[in-house]
Formats: sequence, C-alpha cells, structure tokens
Amino acid sequence: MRRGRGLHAAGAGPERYQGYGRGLRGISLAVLQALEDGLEKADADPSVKAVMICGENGKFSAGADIRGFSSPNRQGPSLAALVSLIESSKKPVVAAIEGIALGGGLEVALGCHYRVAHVKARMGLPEVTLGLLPGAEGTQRLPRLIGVPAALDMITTGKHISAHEALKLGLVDEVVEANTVEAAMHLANQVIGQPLGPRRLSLRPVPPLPDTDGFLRAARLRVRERARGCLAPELCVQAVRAATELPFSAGVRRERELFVELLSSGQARALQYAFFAERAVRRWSAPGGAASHGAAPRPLRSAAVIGLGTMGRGIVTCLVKANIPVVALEQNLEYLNVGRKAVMLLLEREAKKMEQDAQALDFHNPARLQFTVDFDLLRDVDLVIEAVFEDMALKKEIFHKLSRICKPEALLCTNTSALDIDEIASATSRPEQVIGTHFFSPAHVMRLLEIIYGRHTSPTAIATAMQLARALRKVGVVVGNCFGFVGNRMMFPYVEQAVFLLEEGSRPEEVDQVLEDFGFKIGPFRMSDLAGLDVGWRSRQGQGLTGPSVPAGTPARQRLGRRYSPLPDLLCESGRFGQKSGTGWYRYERAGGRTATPDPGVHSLLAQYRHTHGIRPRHIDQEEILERCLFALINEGFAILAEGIAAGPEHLDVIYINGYGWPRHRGGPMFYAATVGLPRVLARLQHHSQAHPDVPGLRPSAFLEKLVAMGNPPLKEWMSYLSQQSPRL
Ligand SMILES: CCCCCCCCCCCCC[C@H](O)CC(=O)SCCNC(=O)CCNC(=O)[C@H](O)C(C)(C)COP(=O)(O)OP(=O)(O)OC[C@H]1O[C@@H](n2cnc3c(N)ncnc32)[C@H](O)[C@@H]1OP(=O)(O)O
Repeated sequence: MRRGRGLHAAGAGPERYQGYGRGLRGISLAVLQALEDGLEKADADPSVKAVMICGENGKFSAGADIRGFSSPNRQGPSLAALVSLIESSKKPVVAAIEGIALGGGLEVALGCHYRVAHVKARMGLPEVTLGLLPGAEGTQRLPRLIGVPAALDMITTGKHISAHEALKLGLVDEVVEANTVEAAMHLANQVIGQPLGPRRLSLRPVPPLPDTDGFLRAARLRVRERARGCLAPELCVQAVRAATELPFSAGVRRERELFVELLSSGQARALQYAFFAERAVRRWSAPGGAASHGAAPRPLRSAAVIGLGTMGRGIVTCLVKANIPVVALEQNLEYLNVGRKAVMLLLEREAKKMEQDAQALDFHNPARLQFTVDFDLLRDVDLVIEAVFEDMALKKEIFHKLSRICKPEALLCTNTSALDIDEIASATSRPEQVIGTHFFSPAHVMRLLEIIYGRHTSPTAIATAMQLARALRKVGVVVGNCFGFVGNRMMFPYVEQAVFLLEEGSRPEEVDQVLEDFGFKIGPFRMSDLAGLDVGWRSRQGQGLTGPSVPAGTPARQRLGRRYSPLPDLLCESGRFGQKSGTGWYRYERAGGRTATPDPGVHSLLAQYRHTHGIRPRHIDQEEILERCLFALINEGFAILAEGIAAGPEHLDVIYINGYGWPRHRGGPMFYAATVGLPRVLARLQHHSQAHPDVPGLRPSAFLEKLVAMGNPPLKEWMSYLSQQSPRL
C-alpha cells in the first residue's frame, strides 16, 4: 500500500482515496486537487481495478468550505467537475461514508457508483440552511436516485438523515456496523467488471410520479409558506423541477443559475453569518478577564428542577432527553401531582417523536426522574434549576435554602427572564455558584438558553452552564446582568413602539402583519397574547407603573417624564389576558384557543381611547411601522453593546434568531442594521426621535452615533470602537 498526502493506494484491487476536509473546515482546494489527480492516475493504471473514496478521522465530509463562498468561482465549478469526473470513471468508484457526508460531501458520494455507510453516519444536503442549494449537481442526481418526494424533502429542509433512513431511501447500497472502509473495499472488489452505466446517476431518468407537475406546484406553495420570505427553499424546488423537465446537462445549467441567484441574494450572506455567529458565541468572556478558553466545566451527572409550572415542566423534559437524571420538586403534593402528570404527558409525546430512541428515555425509572416535595433530596445533585414564578422574595427564600442544603460545588441556576441575578445570589453563602439560565417557552423546544453571570459568578459556573446548554442541544449565549438581560431588554422598546403605533392609528393586526411579512414568526401582539398579557401587567404593577401605587394626579400617558401607554393595562383590567382568557389584542375561538381573529371590540376600545385622550388617528404606513419597531430594538442593542452586557453583536443576533423568532435569513437585528447601513438607521432614529421627543427608546445610542461618525465600519469591527471594554467584560 502506498501512502501519500492523505491518499492511500492499493496495488491491484481497489485504489483508495482519502483526505476529505481536514477536521471540519470543508473541502479544500488541495483535497479537490488530490482527488482529481488520484482518479486520473487510477484510470490510467491498468493494475488498478476499482477505486474507494473515504474521509479522514472518521468523517467523510462536511461539504464545501462555507467561508470560501466569498470567492465561489475558485472552488465551486471544480467541485461539480470533480463529481462528474468520479462518475465518468471507467472503474467502479465506491464511497465509504463514515461520520458525516453533508452538502458537497454527499454530492461527491452521489458521483460515486456505490455507497457504503457506517451505521452511525449521517447524511444531508444542508445548503438550504445557508441560503443556497446543492450546487455540485446534487439537485439533479438525488431525485434520479431516490425519487422526487424524498429528494425534495432532503433538499428543501436540509435535514440530516441516518444511515438506516438512507438505506431505506436507496441513497446508500449497504450499511455496516464494523469497518466501513474495509466493507467498501470488499464491495469494490465484488463489482469489478460489472457494467457502470446503470450506476451513473446522470444517465438515469427521474422516477415518474402520477402528477409530477401538480406535486411540485403544491411543494412550492408549501415551502414558500414555511419559508417566511427566505428564497432558498423555493429555488431548491425549482432546481428539482429542472431535474424532472430537462436533460441532465441542461438541469445542471439551471441548477448553476439558481445557485448564483441565491449566492448574490444577500440572504445567503445572512444565513452563513448566522452559522458562524452560533459557533462564535460558544467562546465567551466575563469579568476580570475570565474566558471560555481558561475555564473548565464541572461534570453534570444529576440535576434538580424546582417548580413544575410551564417552564419547569419543559426544563425537566429536556434534562430527561439529555440523559441527565432529574429530581423534580414542588412546594406541595397537589402541585406536584399536577406537574408530574404534565411532565409525563410531555415525555410521552417526546418519546413518540423520537420513535426508536424512546426506550432510552426510561422516564418511569425513579433513578432517572423522581418527583418530590422534599428539599433534602437535592443534597447531592450537581445542578439545581429554580423555575418558580417571577417573585424576587420567593426566589431569594429558595436560594437561601439551597445554599444550606446543596453540596458546595453544586451550580445554582435561576430561570428568570428579567430579575437581578446579584440580588438572588445575595441570599446564598456562595454567590460564585449562582447563575441565571433564561429558558424560552416551550423550554423543551426552543433552542436558546440565555446564560447570565452575576457580579460574583465564577468562570467555572459559566463554563458549566455553557456545558449544560450543549448537553441540552441548545445554543447558550453568555450575557451580563441587567433588567431584561439582552433579549427582553431589546424587546421592551420594540413592543413599546408597537403599542404607541396603536395609540396613533394602527390596529394590532396591521402591525403584526408588517412584522410577519418582514419574517418574524409572530408579530408583537400575537406574541403578547400567546405569552399572556397579565405577565407584563404584573411586572408593571411591581415597577409602580400601573395600579394603586401610581401617585394621584399622574398623567395617564406619562411616567417619570416619558411617554407611557396604559392601553395594555386597560385590556388586562377588562379581563383580556390573551389566549388563556380567549380575548386579548385579538379574540380566540375559546379560552385557550390559538386562532387569532381581529376583534371589533379592540377596534372600538382603541377608538374610544383615542377620543378620550384627544389623539387624532392617522394612517401609518408599513415603513414607519417597521422602522419604529425594529430600529428601537436595534438602538437598545447598541446601548447593550456599549455597556458591555454582551461581548459582541453576534451574541445579540444569535439570541434574536433562536429565542425571539427573528427571521434567520435576515441574520439577526444587528446584522440587519449593518445591511441597512448604520447612517440610515441613525438618520431614521433621529427623525422619529424628533417626532416623539418623550420616547427615550428612539433617541439614538451614543455608540451608534460613534460608529456612524467613524465611517460605518463592518460589524466585525464594531467592538473595537468602544473606547474601553466595559468593566463587566
Ligand atoms: C460568481 C460565479 C459563481 C459560479 C458558481 C456556480 C457553481 C457553484 C458550485 C458550488 C458548489 C457547491 C457545493 C455544495 O453544494 C455547497 C456546500 O457543500 S455548502 C456546505 C454544506 N455543509 C454544511 O452546511 C455543513 C456545515 N457544518 C455543520 O453542520 C456542522 O459543522 C457539522 C459538520 C454537523 C459538525 O458539527 P459539530 O460537530 O457541532 O462541529 P461544529 O459545527 O462546531 O464545526 C466545527 C468547526 O468546523 C467548521 N465547519 C464545519 N463545517 C464547515 C464547512 N462546511 N465549511 C467551513 N467550516 C466548517 C465550524 O465553523 C467550526 O469552526 P470553529 O467555530 O470551531 O472555528
């Protein structure tokens, strides 16, 4: 056996090529070149009878180098040419797929005549998640191999499938549990001399459907609806349509045109930014120079959750799914039984979704999941997540108890969406072990975990909380401690603007529509109805903004010298709490219903309100709705960055994409601001601020002003313009 640079060759029998994507950096030009040279050599060498291609380090390939798309003409065409070269080889070529074969990696495998996969391998065409489509002829070969419905599903969702699924679909020829490379070599030896024509996918017809055109039209509508303005899924459908209507070579040309269209759309740039931002936020920094590279997490072998309300139930569910044994605690048996039933129901549902892995959840086993009212059972757990309702006194009481009962190294987390972590930590004797873990509802579904360090939180505690996020398959983002942290703090001015727009003349459904057309999953009013209007009402009462504690004579629409809208309070006072009560900003089919219908009752309440306060309603166009809501949110983002509450704009963007339904193809609010251009964002904020001088949220942040004065630098450089890093970081 000869060994070259990641390239292995056997004399007689199969030639073996290795070297796909060192680590996970994507297919490099060197690998492309090595494969091309090797294939040519193998074809020319009569002693070589077959060829086997495998990956390095147990991974076939993560696909093309995503960072290389900024210079696509260098890498792109040569990958497609390589796939064709493989397919046209006169000797059988077998792919040995271990680990992953994604994107361009799977397209290379599709160029091979046979594919053998390890049982744990995963395959997929995730280009759509990067705003692209499989551009190395994958949209033309895959439907020819597995048919239009299955190919379309893989290409438009980007999902990864298991080796067994791939075998079922006919994507691979064999699945092995032992040595994949040996099995591929064995298969290569067996097929030497067999005709290759039928194995060349480009020569095969696409398997017909009874009504291919109707199927594709329906698919296009379906993906368009799901995509919320993202182009890639729809163009993926068009590329697959080309496979059904055109000869292979014309289909490839169409695929390339569509690829180039996507590449230049701006959405691809946003989605690729989001991909790298999600990885960048894994690196964190905290007070005193502590950072991810210098902090090791503690092991997480067991956990406890306190409080089995909506959040607690979801948190227990994701801990069980992550194989972490859980003690679930409630304050009394009545609440415990209600909570237990709800958790079991959630877990049954999750088990059903997971199908073959359901057994592994084993949640009826008390060693895996135990329900109790006894705090003493928390003595030995590695981690406690308190998830009771937002009441500072209650939380402090619980943390005081925890610091007496739990072992000294236990991580003490509070699931809060706004409360002061330092104040909660002050109730314990070990504030360095206290950290905020802000889960998003439903906690077993939403990917975001906002991790909030307090003044005394130790680097080990932060590292352990990040480890928790990873174990739960969530995106953890480390942020500083302030009211509302990052996500909710940016949300306040956004929602505030939405309500002010209602005062001035808009209707809830108009505002929601504009923001949903922008790409948000749901607009601010539908969102408030879903979350429950009483939550904010209670919080405002607590802050003394509404209710009996407001001093007599306070103007109805003013608090502390700034504009205030009592509209949400009025709704709550009339029993409109959102979905749970059947009425809120919309009306619903029943209490707990989910279908929002514009409510004439709200329209007349608004008319009455404007009349009472002498507001003459005006028509507000879409642009103003967008600008006032989004730029207010972005403006708060700049203030957060300037205060050092987050380490960079990527953190804010990842939080918004994963926790607040911000459209991923717009890259997050700060990326969006960069796309719009900071000078324009500033100018429009100045304009709206002049029109509404009593709204501080519209007053441009000094950091935004500075960035504009510095010539609108690229987002990557923003943080270097802060005169000094905040003491928090
Ligand atoms: C103007 C004229 C133009 C004409 C052109 C016309 C023709 C065009 C032809 C184009 C050919 C297109 C070919 C193909 O269709 C396109 C592609 O292949 S796109 C890439 C598809 N692949 C992916 O999307 C996979 C992305 N990666 C992942 O999903 C995950 O990383 C993983 C592989 C599942 C592994 O997950 P983890 O184990 O959790 O590891 P990480 O995610 O942390 O990754 C580790 C490290 O690796 C980096 N990385 C991973 N994949 C890539 C990649 N494909 N490219 C570059 N870098 C990658 C990742 O960023 C991490 O880096 P770190 O953060 O640690 O620095």
